[in-house]
Amino acid sequence: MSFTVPPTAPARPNRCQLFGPGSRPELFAKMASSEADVINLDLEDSVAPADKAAARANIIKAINDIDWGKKTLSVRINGLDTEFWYRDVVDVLEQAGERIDLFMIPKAGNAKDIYTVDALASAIEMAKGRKKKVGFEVIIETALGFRNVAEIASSSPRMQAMSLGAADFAASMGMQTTGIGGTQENYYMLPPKELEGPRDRVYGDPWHGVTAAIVAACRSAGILPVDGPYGDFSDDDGFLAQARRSATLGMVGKWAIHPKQIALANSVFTPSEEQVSEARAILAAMKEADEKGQGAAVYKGRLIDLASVRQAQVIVRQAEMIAG
Ligand SMILES: CC(C)(COP(=O)(O)OP(=O)(O)OC[C@H]1O[C@@H](n2cnc3c(N)ncnc32)[C@H](O)[C@@H]1OP(=O)(O)O)[C@@H](O)C(=O)NCCC(=O)NCCSC(=O)C[C@H](O)C(=O)O
Ligand SMILES: [Mg+2]
Repeated sequence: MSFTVPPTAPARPNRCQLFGPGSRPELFAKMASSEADVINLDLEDSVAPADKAAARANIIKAINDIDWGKKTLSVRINGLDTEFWYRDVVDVLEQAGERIDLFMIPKAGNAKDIYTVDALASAIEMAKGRKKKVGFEVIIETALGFRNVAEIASSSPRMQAMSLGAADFAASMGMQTTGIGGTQENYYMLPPKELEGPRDRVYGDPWHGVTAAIVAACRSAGILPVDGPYGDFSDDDGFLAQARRSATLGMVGKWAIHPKQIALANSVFTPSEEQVSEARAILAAMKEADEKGQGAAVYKGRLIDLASVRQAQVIVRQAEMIAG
């Protein structure tokens, strides 16, 4: 290990973040009674410019009136390049009660963006005597954000989570895609032409690079890495494949843009009974090895050692945290 020990991430479930436009208040109670761990009430791209003020008012009322239970409650503000964002922060922090947990800052480009929102939020909290400091989560969805992902992750003590926004990311990177996330038709490899047999396409993951960058930035800053939206909510298998790739790379959850995606996300980001019992068996085997003075052991025909203990602990800790 390095002498620099990264902080630990917030110990709260973040398997699914359910989004709903602030301009559709009829959805809010349904969102509150859903199985999502995090609720994102949106003021940004799902709300038309003419509806921003009404959406703000809807969200403030909903924060104050609805029983959100144990959910993490987040409001996505508008981008810092718009005329809307400051009023999102001012109105919500001046008029909504302490139930709000997070602001989601979209299109984060660098640490200065987060600092700016931090300064405004801090002033309002002081002026209003708010006891609870609002936390922040951000979306990496621009080329600039990708370049500065590490400084953004550790930009403020308010930071709790970071998501990949595949749609805006693709646009900002100039990618030839139109769908939101998932497999892309033209991102494939072929077997070498020298090999015999059919040259079936093997699809790659165009989100792999930025996903790994987000996970590394988050894990070293002690915040939660989250996969963003999968737009085709009629494609459960595509959602599951994308979510499983993100979970394999270290992300803790995924957005749902439709309620039918909640159970899918929860199923992927809750360690299965098989995964947990395998992890516990590895821990038991290593304990036995340790008692014999051995640093490594053989488990089901393969090597396990202290790194295997750390891997197994990740799964057991996740399962215990989710079980509460
Ligand atoms: C996608 C939707 C517009 C679909 O809405 P709708 O046509 O009403 O869906 P259904 O008729 O299939 O709804 C079935 C029932 O589910 C309820 N419902 C629908 N949506 C939600 C929701 N978000 N939360 C809770 N409940 C919901 C309906 O009321 C129906 O209920 P019932 O009649 O009782 O059976 C809509 O789902 C929607 O607006 N989704 C969220 C869109 C959003 O917030 N987008 C922003 C996030 S993605 C993004 O911003 C991209 C990102 O930044 C990037 O760059 O990648
Ligand atoms: Mg976006």
